[in-house]
Formats: sequence, structure tokens, C-alpha cells
Amino acid sequence: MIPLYHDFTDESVLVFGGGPVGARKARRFAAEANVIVVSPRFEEDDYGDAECVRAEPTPDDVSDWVSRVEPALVVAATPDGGVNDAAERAAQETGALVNRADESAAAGDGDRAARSAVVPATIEDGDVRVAISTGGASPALAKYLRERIESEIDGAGAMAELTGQLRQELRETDYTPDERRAAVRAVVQSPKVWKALRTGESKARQEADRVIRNTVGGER
Ligand SMILES: C[C@@]1(CC(=O)O)c2cc3[nH]c(cc4nc(cc5[nH]c(cc(n2)[C@H]1CCC(=O)O)[C@@](C)(CC(=O)O)[C@@H]5CCC(=O)O)C(CC(=O)O)=C4CCC(=O)O)c(CCC(=O)O)c3CC(=O)O
Ligand SMILES: NC(=O)C1=CN([C@@H]2O[C@H](COP(=O)(O)OP(=O)(O)OC[C@H]3O[C@@H](n4cnc5c(N)ncnc54)[C@H](O)[C@@H]3O)[C@@H](O)[C@H]2O)C=CC1
Repeated sequence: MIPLYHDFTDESVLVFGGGPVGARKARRFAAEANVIVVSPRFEEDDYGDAECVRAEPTPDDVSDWVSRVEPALVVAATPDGGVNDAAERAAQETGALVNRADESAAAGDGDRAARSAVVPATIEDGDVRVAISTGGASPALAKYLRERIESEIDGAGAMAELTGQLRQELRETDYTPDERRAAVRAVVQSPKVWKALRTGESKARQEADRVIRNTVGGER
């Protein structure tokens, strides 16, 4: 499996099953996509901005839903293997991606359905995103690693913003490409800049300018 970041803006995601798992996926995708959840019951507190449609499709009904909604991604999160199988087939027939919540992807690439996608454990800090998958083998491990890495990358979004700005500014100077690279690397490695970004106690920008001066000399 190869990780990709997919932009779901203006796309639809069709979720079958409104239990805890369907609701979690709905919340996740509704941050960006138009999400429709089809389920006979909706007992969770939060489905994000998803549209919840009360229905209990049989396996035969599922492809009609998929043709009508034309989703980019189908999520199969019902406890009914027949419905989830039908959702997977319908997704494949229409060219949509499919995420099965009920079936371990641990079996290995050979046994995974075509067009199948796994939802990773994700950490977001501004434009910085870290996604962790165990290839389906151990979701609990993906969650545990996510919790550990979360504290590691505190401030990364702010660091991305700061160094994004610095990269632009350095392009306008007479520094050579090698010097520019060294300057940006020194900033992202600087414990003082990280500390300034995390605590807001001192000015991160000033600290970064100091690091750049120490690395490649004064203004040019
Ligand atoms: C294949 C995959 C398909 C998919 O859903 O995309 C899948 C499948 C299954 N999960 C199961 C169980 C659990 N899943 C979680 C949690 C998460 N599961 C997520 C993803 C994935 N789960 C995909 C693979 C990801 C990878 O590659 O690692 C996360 C990362 C993302 C998310 O879902 O949002 C989210 C953590 C989010 C976070 O906290 O950051 C917990 C932990 C908990 O709930 O505390 C448990 C209980 C402990 C355990 O079993 O490990 C079962 C057994 C069900 C049963 O026994 O009935 C199956 C089915 C099977 O394995 O057959
Ligand atoms: N991927 C993951 O992280 C996890 C996956 N699972 C798997 O995902 C499945 C769903 O998990 P939960 O939400 O905890 O299950 P759940 O049984 O609590 O909820 C399932 C939902 O599906 C609905 N449903 C039943 N028949 C349906 C149909 N024909 N069409 C549409 N909706 C229907 C039910 O009304 C219920 O709202 C489980 O059966 C399990 O195999 C379970 C735990 C974690």
C-alpha cells in the first residue's frame, strides 16, 4: 500500500453504517467532503456535518445508492458482511475507492480488494500531517504511535509556516542555493526556534534570523 494525501473538496463520501465506526469516519471525512451516512439507526452524538439518511439497504439496494451519490469513496461500516461486500463491489464498478472497516487489511496485498483504501491514524498541526498505518495488522498500534508522535511534533504547523515564509524571502537574496538550504535546515533543527514556537515566550522569527546569520553570515 502506498500512502497518498487525497483532496476531497467538492467530492462525496458515502458511508454505510452509522455506529461508532461509521460516525468516526463521517466526522473525519466531513471536515472536507460532502458526506452521506446511510443507516437504520443513528445513536452516536456526532456525525460532523454529514447528511444522515435513515434506511436499511439490502445488498441488492447498495449499488443504487452508489450510482445515485457517485461518491469518490465508499465506506463500508455495517456489521453485515453481505452489505459490506456489496458496497465494495459497487465502488469497484463505479471507479470509487473503498474503505472496509470490517475486514482486516492484514491479510496482505494479494487478498486486499482492488481500489481499497485504509484510513490511517492521523496527526494534524497546521499544514503538517502525519499518517500512520500498520497495513491493517494492528489499528491499536497505529493509535498508540499516533499518541506518542502527537507530542513530538507539537509546533510543527507553526514551523512549516515560519520556514515557508523564510524560503520565500531567501529566494530574493543573493545567498546561493546551498546556503539557502543550509539556512532552512538550521532553522528546522534549532531547539531554540522550536521552543519559541511552542511557548511563544520569545520571538521565533527573531530567533530564526539569528540562526540564519550564524549559519550563512549576515544579510545579502
Ligand atoms: C483496516 C482498518 C480499516 C479502516 O477502518 O480503515 C481497520 C480495521 C479494523 N479495526 C478494528 C479495531 C480497532 N480499530 C481501532 C481504531 C482505529 N482503526 C483505524 C483504522 C483501521 N481499522 C484500518 C487499518 C489502519 C492501520 O493500517 O493500522 C484508525 C487508525 C483510523 C480510524 O478508523 O479513524 C483508528 C485509530 C484512530 C486514532 O485513534 O488515531 C481500535 C482502537 C480503539 O478503538 O481504541 C480498535 C480495537 C483494537 C484493535 O482491534 O486493534 C478491527 C477489529 C474489529 C472487531 O474486532 O470487530 C478492524 C477490522 C479487522 O481488523 O478485521
Ligand atoms: N475500523 C475500525 O476501526 C473498527 C471496525 N470495526 C468493524 O466495523 C463494523 C462497524 O463497527 P461499529 O460501528 O462499532 O458497529 P455497530 O454494530 O455498533 O454499528 C453498525 C451500524 O450499522 C448500521 N447498520 C446495520 N445494518 C445496516 C445496513 N444494512 N445498512 C446500513 N447500515 C446498517 C447499524 O444500525 C449501526 O448503526 C463492525 O462490525 C466491525 O467489524 C469495529 C471496531 C473498529
